Amino acid sequence: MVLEIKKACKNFGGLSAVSDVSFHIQKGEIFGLIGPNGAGKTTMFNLITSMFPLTSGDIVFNGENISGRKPYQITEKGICRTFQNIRLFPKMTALENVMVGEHCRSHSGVLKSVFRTKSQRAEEDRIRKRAGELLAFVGLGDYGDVAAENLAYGQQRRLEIARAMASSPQLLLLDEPAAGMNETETSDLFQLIKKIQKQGMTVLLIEHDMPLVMKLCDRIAVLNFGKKIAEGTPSEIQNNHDVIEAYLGREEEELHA
Ligand SMILES: Nc1ncnc2c1ncn2[C@@H]1O[C@H](COP(=O)(O)OP(=O)(O)OP(=O)(O)O)[C@@H](O)[C@H]1O
Repeated sequence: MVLEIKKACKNFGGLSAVSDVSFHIQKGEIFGLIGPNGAGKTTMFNLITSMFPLTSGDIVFNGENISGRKPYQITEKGICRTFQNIRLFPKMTALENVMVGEHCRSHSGVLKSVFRTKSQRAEEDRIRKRAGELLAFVGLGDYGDVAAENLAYGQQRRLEIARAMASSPQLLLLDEPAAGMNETETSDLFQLIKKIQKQGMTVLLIEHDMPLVMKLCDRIAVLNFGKKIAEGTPSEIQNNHDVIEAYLGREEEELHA
């Protein structure tokens, strides 16, 4: 078991954004977290990455309780994420953006950086090489020297994934990776996430694109008003009465697209 969410609760003042949510993710799974707007999905990501403290409950990663750790410690343990809105460094090149993502695996201290020791140069070369490999992996091998802001939208989203992968996480959290993508970009994204899974990484994703979720995920949990209302395989979820109710009047047709 890679990740176990145990009775997670998060209150913002009087609002219960996540309420008594439990689920677990097996190694190598693509796990989808879905639900209508405001259901608590992003809050769940923020709890897993310790951007917010839990009100109560526990989060266990590889058998270790990681509740209450600092966000950088969560990254070091092997969990990395992308964000709903693109958060690249726009003026930096694609390669540099990925290199930044590797910093937490870097061993160079300040003194070594100032004097540019041999070991520091070797480490920089290693980071640059791996960043290049990651760009190629996400299909941006020819774009290393291009400023992030000059990449097409779908390319920027893939660059974000490359940057999140740069710290070699075991668990990759993707927050609405297909948001704003056209059909071709979404289909490329599907292939990319499958390729990531083949590499042995576990993926947890929030996504509103139902056809993509149903095609891509091994299992899905559904949140509504902060509570988990269902969990299962895509076909179980599509036929779950509570899920259909939750989506009624919004995206019911999409659920069966
Ligand atoms: N920092 C915060 N302070 C106060 N309330 C918050 C905060 N973050 C989220 N919320 C509230 O918690 C609830 C859940 O929000 P959250 O963003 O987790 O939902 P979501 O499922 O990700 O929605 P969407 O699909 O629209 O992104 C919402 O009512 C939201 O307004």
